[in-house]
Amino acid sequence: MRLHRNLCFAVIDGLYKIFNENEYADKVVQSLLKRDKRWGSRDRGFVAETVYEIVRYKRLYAEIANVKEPFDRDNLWRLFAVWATLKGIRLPDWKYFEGTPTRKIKGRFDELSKTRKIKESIPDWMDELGVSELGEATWSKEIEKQNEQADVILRTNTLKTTKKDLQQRLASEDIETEFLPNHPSALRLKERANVFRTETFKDGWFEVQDASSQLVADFLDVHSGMKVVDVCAGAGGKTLHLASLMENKGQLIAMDIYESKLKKLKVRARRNGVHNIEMKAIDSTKPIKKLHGKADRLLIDAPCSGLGVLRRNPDAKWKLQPEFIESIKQTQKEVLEQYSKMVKDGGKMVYATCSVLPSENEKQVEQFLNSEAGAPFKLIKDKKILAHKSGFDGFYMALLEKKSN
Ligand SMILES: C[S@@+](CC[C@H](N)C(=O)[O-])C[C@H]1O[C@@H](n2cnc3c(N)ncnc32)[C@H](O)[C@@H]1O
Repeated sequence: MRLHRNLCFAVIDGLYKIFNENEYADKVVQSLLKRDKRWGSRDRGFVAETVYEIVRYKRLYAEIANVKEPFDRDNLWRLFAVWATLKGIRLPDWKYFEGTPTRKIKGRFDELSKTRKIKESIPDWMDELGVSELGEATWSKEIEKQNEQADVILRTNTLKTTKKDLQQRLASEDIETEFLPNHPSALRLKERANVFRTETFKDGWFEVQDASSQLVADFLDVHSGMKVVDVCAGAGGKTLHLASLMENKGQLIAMDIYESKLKKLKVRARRNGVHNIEMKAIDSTKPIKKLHGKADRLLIDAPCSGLGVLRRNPDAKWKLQPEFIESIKQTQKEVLEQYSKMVKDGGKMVYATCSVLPSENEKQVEQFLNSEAGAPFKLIKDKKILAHKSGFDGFYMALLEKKSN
């Protein structure tokens, strides 16, 4: 592979913003990709993937390059040189690479790779937490998998098309896909591509949604005509799925504490041809109390550490703090206790997270069932998805039923 100067500069600029200005990697990459209209898909792929890879392996590369934060631009070029050397890419004779000790880099890599937290590039506290929650063997495999690039998975919008027709139409736009066993609406891209540019996307035939995430709406067992509340709806990935499972019939109430997120859902719902969603921002306890005892189904897609989706958000490794995880667990406890009151007798609810930590998942459910608010509920089933076992995002979902009086 030959390195192109303007693409490498884009990578360095992106890393500077992510590491030194605390910007989110996905936002930085999005804006980098708009920098030069002449870039083809390969150039764009190089910029995006290289930025993500260096963010992913920041700790390992920094130790090999012997540089410390905050990184100046020379430091970032040294990280880049480590990345390129380990990839077997020949370094051009640019001044940034002068004196790069190629052999030493490989030796340091072999040495440092013996220590998991450095090899997998995670903070000490995260490694300790992972081991204490999942045990050495499982954590080692999980965190290794979480460093791989995630596949692009689509969810067919069954309100508009079928999986087969979607596959054919995408093929006509040069995007080849395959079906995934046990994921009824999912298609996996055979090669990465910017699917958002396709006419198929603009017509609302699919959404991009990981295969594990697609199991959550199915888990809730919704039917046409029901009253369903999605109380942590965000921009509505799962709300849209629920709407298509309900065939646009019944009442679907999407709630979140951020109105800005619900506004995004509005745009997506229009594109998806969904018209049974009502959006309500949670600005007090009132909108929740009004729904006490009314919902046939409730989805609590709870805010969480996101430790199951590090493949998609590698910068979360550096942005997450242990104090945040502790406080989010308290929020999970509160949302379970408060929002579960919306479920009617005989109704069902799903509690889900994109975390692999038992303390955010099954332990949270156990604690809820032992609380006063949880007493009327029983656990029907739960599912723990680890990335290294499934090949998809780490997720947890529990289906609970409120006993009839
Ligand atoms: C995991 S995300 C939801 C993702 C979304 N369901 C989807 O499928 O795209 C969790 C959401 O919970 C929201 N949230 C955080 N605290 C909340 C609270 N106390 N009540 C309701 N929503 C909350 C966040 O704004 C965020 O959108």
